[in-house]
This record gives sequence, C-alpha cells and structure tokens, in this order.
Amino acid sequence: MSKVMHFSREFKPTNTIVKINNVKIGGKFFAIIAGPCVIESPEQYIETAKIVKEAGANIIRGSVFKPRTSPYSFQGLGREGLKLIKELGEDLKIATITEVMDPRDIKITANHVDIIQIGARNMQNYDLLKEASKSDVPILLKRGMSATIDEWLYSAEYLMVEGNENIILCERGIRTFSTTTRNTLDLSVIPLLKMRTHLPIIVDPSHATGNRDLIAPVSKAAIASNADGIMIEVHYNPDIAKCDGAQSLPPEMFIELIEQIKPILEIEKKVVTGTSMNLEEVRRRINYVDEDIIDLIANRLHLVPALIEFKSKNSIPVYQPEREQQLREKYEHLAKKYNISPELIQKIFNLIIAEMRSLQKQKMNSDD
Ligand SMILES: C=C(O[C@@H]1C=C(C(=O)O)C=C[C@H]1O)C(=O)O
Repeated sequence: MSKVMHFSREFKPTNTIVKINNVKIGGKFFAIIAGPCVIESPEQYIETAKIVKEAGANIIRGSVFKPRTSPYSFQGLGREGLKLIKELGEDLKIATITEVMDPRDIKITANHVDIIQIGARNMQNYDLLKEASKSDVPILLKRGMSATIDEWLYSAEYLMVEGNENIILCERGIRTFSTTTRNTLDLSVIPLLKMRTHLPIIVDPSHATGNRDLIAPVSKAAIASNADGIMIEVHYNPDIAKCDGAQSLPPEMFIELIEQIKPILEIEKKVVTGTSMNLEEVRRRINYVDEDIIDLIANRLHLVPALIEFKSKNSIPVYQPEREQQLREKYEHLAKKYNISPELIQKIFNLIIAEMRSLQKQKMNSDD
C-alpha cells in the first residue's frame, strides 16, 4: 500500500485552519496579506503597514532577504530588518510574514515573524525545506514557476514530515509561452488542490500579473475560485519603490481593492479575522456561527437512528446515566478551557440530551 501523505485529504479530511494569534487562515477564514515587496526603510515599511492595516489587511508582508534576478538589484536589509518586523508586529498588533532563502536564517526569522515564506525560486530547495520543517512556525510555500501540482505538494510534504501542519500554499503564476503578464496565473489549481489537500491555498495576484491594473479583477476571481487568501504588494509611493513598483498598489488602489472584494467575500461566506468590525460585520459573523451551531446540532440528532439500531438489537436501555455523567464532566472541562460559563453549557446540553433521549424513545415505540 502506498504511503498516505500528510498533505492529503485521506490523512485529514477537514480543512486545516492555520492560526496566528487572532488571525485564522483556511475554511471560512480568508487572509488579506499586504505590504511592500521589500522593506526599504523603517518609514516605508511602517507607513505602508499602517495604511494596509487600516484598509483591512490582517497580515503584513515585507522582505528583508530578497531573491533578485540581478545581483545588482537591492537585496534587502538582511537580519537587521527582522527587528523592524518584530517591532511592527508588536506595535500594530498584527501578524507578519517574511521570506527566508538561507536555511541558517530559519531559526532567527521564526523568532521575529509569525509566518515564514518560502519563495517560488526555493520551492525545491530541499535543505531549506528540511530546516524549515524543524520549526513549528506557520510556513507559506509558494509554487515554483514551473512546478507541477505534485512537485508542489511533495515540497509541502517535506515541511510536514516533522509534524508541522501549519502550511499555506500560494499560487503566484507559472511560466508559459505568454509574456503578456509577468507570469500566467493558474486559477484552476485552487479547486484542484482543494480536492487533494486540506491545506489552505492563497493567491498572489501581484507576482502572477506584474501589473497593478489587473490585481483587483484577479483577486475577485481568486476569491470566487475558493482561495483562502490573497497576497498583495502595496507601497506608500510606488514611483520610488526599489522593487516591483509596477505591480505595487498605491494606498488608494488598495483601499478600492478591499471595497471591491467585500461583496465577493460575502457571497463566498468568507471572514477576515483580526480586523476591526462594524455592527453589520459582527452580525454577519454571528449569522455564520449560528448556521454552524444548527449544522452541528443536526449532526448530533441525526445519530439517533444508529443509536436505536444498536440499542434495540442488544437490548440496551435508552437512558445511560453513567455516560451522561461522563459527558457533563467533559463539558465542564471544555467550558473552562474556552473561558465560557459551565452553567450555560450544561443548560444547552441538558436540552440536547433530553431531545436525544426523547427521539430515541419515540422512534423505539413507533418501531414496536
Ligand atoms: C446518546 C445516547 O443515549 C442517551 C443520550 C445521551 C446523549 O444525548 O449524549 C447520552 C446517554 C443516554 O442517556 C447514548 O447512549 O450514548
């Protein structure tokens, strides 16, 4: 029998939700990662971060180790820049992400940022993957520019072998014959990957298109294709950007982008956690939670026929006080863990359990 891969739905049928403090990615939780391509100066990074946070981003990007095509291009601030990222994350109370290229930088970076990015050029740098796999920090793995889905997923497997489940995949466009856009965005990879993996998948429209005018429509398409997030390059003044100026959004275009994607996020029932909410947004989230609660209660009640089948065959009484007592102890423990009232939880479960008993009795009587 072939080995079950950690990334596969076979290994884990439910969607993985990567958690970074109050930010969640995966399932219904959508990530908006934004910020400069490369951190040029404290001012440029902090100002841009404040703008994108205010507009609705929940994770700040910004590279300090930068893989540039030309050795003469600005290479980033290096390890010094990591301190800036840590300070920004603490000051703005926001999650941060930065790229690592050298296995020797993994540890120190993991101590300064919330998510480590492994870039397209390093997707198959197996020494880097192995070193990153030793850390339990969430890792965003970009697709190599000519990587197949299998090659990409096997690179994710390298990251997961030591037990790290917090892996996010990122489609950033692949190399094709077409030079109209910087790369060719492979949107169909999102629904395809969703069938094969439980890991969240986000899209990087900035690198996929290389053209700021294409970012809003492509972002909308990514959300409609069930992506779990977008990563957008924003610069407080793209005209003076040291890297990727043409694909960086100026602040006003980022604010407009957020406005444009809102209705699509609503249609797809996606939620951006860790951002401030108005009353309408709070109520939208309450509605989703209520739907989930009802779905879960229905799941529990729908177990009644299976209970009855077993109990009637084996002449087991409906009421099982010992089992109920065990459950009550568990509810108490869980209520404390989640810091909610144990009395409230007991009351809710008293109703549900009474209903379970009553449904079993009704069904048994009607079967007589
Ligand atoms: C579901 C069962 O039947 C009854 C209802 C219970 C419940 O709703 O959890 C628990 C014990 C029984 O009194 C069971 O036996 O597990």
